[in-house]
Amino acid sequence: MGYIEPAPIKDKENPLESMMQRFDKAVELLGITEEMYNILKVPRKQVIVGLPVTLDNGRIHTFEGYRVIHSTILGPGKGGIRFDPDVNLDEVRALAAWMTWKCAVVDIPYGGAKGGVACDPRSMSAGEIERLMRAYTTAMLDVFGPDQDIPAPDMGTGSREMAWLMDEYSKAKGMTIQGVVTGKPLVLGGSLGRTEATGRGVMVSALAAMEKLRLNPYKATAAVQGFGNVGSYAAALLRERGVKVLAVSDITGVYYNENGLDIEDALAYRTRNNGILEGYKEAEVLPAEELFRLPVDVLVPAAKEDVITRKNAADIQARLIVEGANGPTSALADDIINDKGIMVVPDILANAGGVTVSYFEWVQNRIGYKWTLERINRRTDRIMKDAFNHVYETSQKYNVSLRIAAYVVAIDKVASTYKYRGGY
Ligand SMILES: NC(=O)C1=CN([C@@H]2O[C@H](COP(=O)(O)OP(=O)(O)OC[C@H]3O[C@@H](n4cnc5c(N)ncnc54)[C@H](OP(=O)(O)O)[C@@H]3O)[C@@H](O)[C@H]2O)C=CC1
Ligand SMILES: O=C(O)CCC(=O)C(=O)O
Repeated sequence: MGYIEPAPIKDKENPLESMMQRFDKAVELLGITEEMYNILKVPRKQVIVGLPVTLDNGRIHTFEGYRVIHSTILGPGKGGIRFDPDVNLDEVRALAAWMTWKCAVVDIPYGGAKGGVACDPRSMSAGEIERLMRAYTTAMLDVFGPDQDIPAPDMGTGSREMAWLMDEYSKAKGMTIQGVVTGKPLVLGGSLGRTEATGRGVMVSALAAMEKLRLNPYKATAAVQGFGNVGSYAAALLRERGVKVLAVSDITGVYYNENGLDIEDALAYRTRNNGILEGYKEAEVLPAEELFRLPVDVLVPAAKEDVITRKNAADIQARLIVEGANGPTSALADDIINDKGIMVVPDILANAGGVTVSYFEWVQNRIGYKWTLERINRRTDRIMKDAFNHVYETSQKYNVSLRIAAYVVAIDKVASTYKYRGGY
């Protein structure tokens, strides 16, 4: 459509470019005006902070932290905080925009935001991580707020870090404010079901897609990349629904068993073994690049961005990819995957179970009441199924992939909200 120059084809793929390429396609289908295009493209706020933190050896290291609020038109900014060495502003911008589209796809009243700190939590002590999280929270006191911007866990962070954030924020404001953050421990106002919510949503959308492909879960096989929060629950819940999980992976390698892995056993091993699968004896260890070549029906990338690229997309044998991670497929791989007839349930749909239960957590904090796990799971499953069906019907209507259809659903909702509200 030409409002921006198309991103040049490069070997090194970038999540922000990937997001924009899909965004451009959806915008063209919807016939969005140039003014609206620019409103939706540019993040509302981008904050970069220096975070001096005293390390255990007494030295002070200054980390760089980010928070990007892409949009607040549908409600407060919402999105996780990532601790990872690769965090940078472009990545956080892409992740924040994906949050806007994701919340719109599942129809929850939030805008999109994301935060991150470039650090390696694997090599930091708990005390160093706590000091870093508290410094980050202090730097973001004017950004965060239960009606402004509500963080949550992402890669490298979990309920422990969210507890520190809530504590630091509450102390600064002089009162306990549970609704400033989600993904908290239960005792601090966390919600039942949040820990497993993203993996559960992956399972629900995988089963919905398998039904469309006439793939019987009890005869299907899967491989999962990443055995952290999203990957481990996705693997366990798929297994529970009959899918044989042949491989899972973490940073230490791919663990493969042609007869299917016992996921509970692998999880117990990981817990005993400092959080990693290294040394797990019930599986053969394969090199990392083998994961996407395995002869399985379903692939679940649940680690990080740009792991399926135009360099390895042609080797994929699966019929279905369900994106637990944000941005695991680069835009340059889309055509290869579509030409092979592989169905992809895109990130902004497949991994939306996490933010959905975060929304339930925030609602419970505001009304001061706790819902049962049964109610939370039932509501999450219904939201995920409705969102899948809406995106599927949109893909049929426009004759596009589920990914482009998900962007169409999201952008249409956000753009029409702008039109009704009138003020920009
Ligand atoms: N947590 C959530 O609720 C949500 C997360 N997501 C997305 O899901 C993805 C994973 O997040 P989450 O599970 O929370 O993160 P975690 O930090 O809990 O887990 C990440 C997992 O990925 C593994 N990993 C990292 N790099 C690689 C690699 N190069 N190859 C193979 N495995 C790798 C890690 O291995 P190791 O443990 O060895 O480091 C770990 O098992 C991210 O894209 C995140 O944005 C999306 C929606 C919600
Ligand atoms: O739970 C949330 O609020 C956001 C989770 C997240 O960061 C994501 O969906 O990518």
